[in-house]
Amino acid sequence: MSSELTELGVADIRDGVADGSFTAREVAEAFNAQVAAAKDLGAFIVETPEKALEAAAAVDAARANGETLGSMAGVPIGMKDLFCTDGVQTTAASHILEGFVPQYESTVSANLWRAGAGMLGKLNMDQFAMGSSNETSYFGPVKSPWRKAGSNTALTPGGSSGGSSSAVAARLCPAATGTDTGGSIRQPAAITGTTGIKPTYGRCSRWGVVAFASSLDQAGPIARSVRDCAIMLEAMAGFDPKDATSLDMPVPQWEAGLSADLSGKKIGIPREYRMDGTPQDILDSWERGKKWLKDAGAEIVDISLPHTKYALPAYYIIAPAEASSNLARYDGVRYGLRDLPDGAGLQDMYAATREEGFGDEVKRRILIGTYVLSAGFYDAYYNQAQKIRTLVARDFEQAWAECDLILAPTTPNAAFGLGEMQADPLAMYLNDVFAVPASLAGLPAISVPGGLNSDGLPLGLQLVGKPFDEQGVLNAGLAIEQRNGFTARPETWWA
Ligand SMILES: NC(=O)C[C@H](N)C(=O)O
Repeated sequence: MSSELTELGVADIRDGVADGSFTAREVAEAFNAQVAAAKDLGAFIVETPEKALEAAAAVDAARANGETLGSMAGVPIGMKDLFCTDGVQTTAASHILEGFVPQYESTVSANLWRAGAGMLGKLNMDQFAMGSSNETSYFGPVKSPWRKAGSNTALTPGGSSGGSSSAVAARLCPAATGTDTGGSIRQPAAITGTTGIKPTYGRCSRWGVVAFASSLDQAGPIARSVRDCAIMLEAMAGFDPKDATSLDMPVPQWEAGLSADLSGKKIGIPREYRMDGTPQDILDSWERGKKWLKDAGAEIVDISLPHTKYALPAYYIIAPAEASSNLARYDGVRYGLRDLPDGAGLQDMYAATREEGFGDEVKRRILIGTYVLSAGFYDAYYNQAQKIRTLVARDFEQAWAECDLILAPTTPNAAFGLGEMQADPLAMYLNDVFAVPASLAGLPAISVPGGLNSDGLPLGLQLVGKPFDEQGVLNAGLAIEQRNGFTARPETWWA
């Protein structure tokens, strides 16, 4: 029974616990065992089996008392290590926050515990969410459970939510939290054959989430189905007065609103996303996506998003600029690491702590961000990038006159080997070329499996929606999921 339980998704577990097919404790035990046996993947920084059992015991007791159960009752999840968790180390996969134990809970994680979810552990990620391969983590890279057919080479699970995507794809948890600043939920979901949604900016509170680029950071779920994402996002989202950019709007009932009938919907295909050098496999999967959406009743229309090619360069000015400001708080005084050389003054302590505490990619972004915000260069870089951001957002606004949703590949490539792109940061940044425009515009976007490439590796299809139209995005994702019938899974080699 226990190994069968780890095959179940969020909805299955919630329903099975509610109708007494199994107990929340049995589920937690089964997933705890999977996590403990999968150290080779490097998906978890900290395991918290006792937390999962504690939450399960509360759910089983509530059921025994005839109480109404929450929407995630009995579902054990993985928590990206960017979310502050009361009493449990939170590091953002950095050395500088090693040993930092928050005395408070992020709003999103608190919402999930209130809905009855339990925590299996804190998931590995790219350091401060900077990266697309999970190689910038201070705690070592995460491996994807997937491998190319006939090869033993370790592949990336994507990033920055790579612990989340790897753990969900490997059945170490039915679902996990992620965060997406410029693709960090969608890109890892795409290349691990999982489903991930970034909601409209402001849907999920950023309170208690370690900040990277505050005008872009959004939380969302990674799971193995659209329905599971709908359930979990519903639990995570909601107005929070503690986050000044939180949306003061009711959270729709996304699960109840699921429908794969797309009659009357127009799906835009942006011509600027046909970039030179995009592999044929990716283009083929995009074609399949169009066909599935058409079969579901939608009309396919060509659209133009003319400023697409400026989005990635603008992101790599805006995100580092915000990061350089946000990460100024790590000074050795208030959090985590402190490096105080003998006889050193305050400035020496700042320098030594930051030199030792931040990884190379984080330093690169702090340097870029500081440069583009400096007096002589602010107008030339930061201001220009902000103007481009407005133009990218306007492209989408104009597109909504012609379509309801936009379909594109999630990534320009499938999973690559660990180490393969590390020496070339620009090549690494290109992983998010299709994901970043929706981030700059604050739009909801989902990645759903789009089939396998010729190496047997998963590819993702992305749907971008109008502001607040998570329902439209989920429904189109469901239409693809139903027609795709994606059942491929990695062979277990790690346990
Ligand atoms: N954080 C993200 O959304 C991922 C993006 N690859 C970045 O490094 O900024």
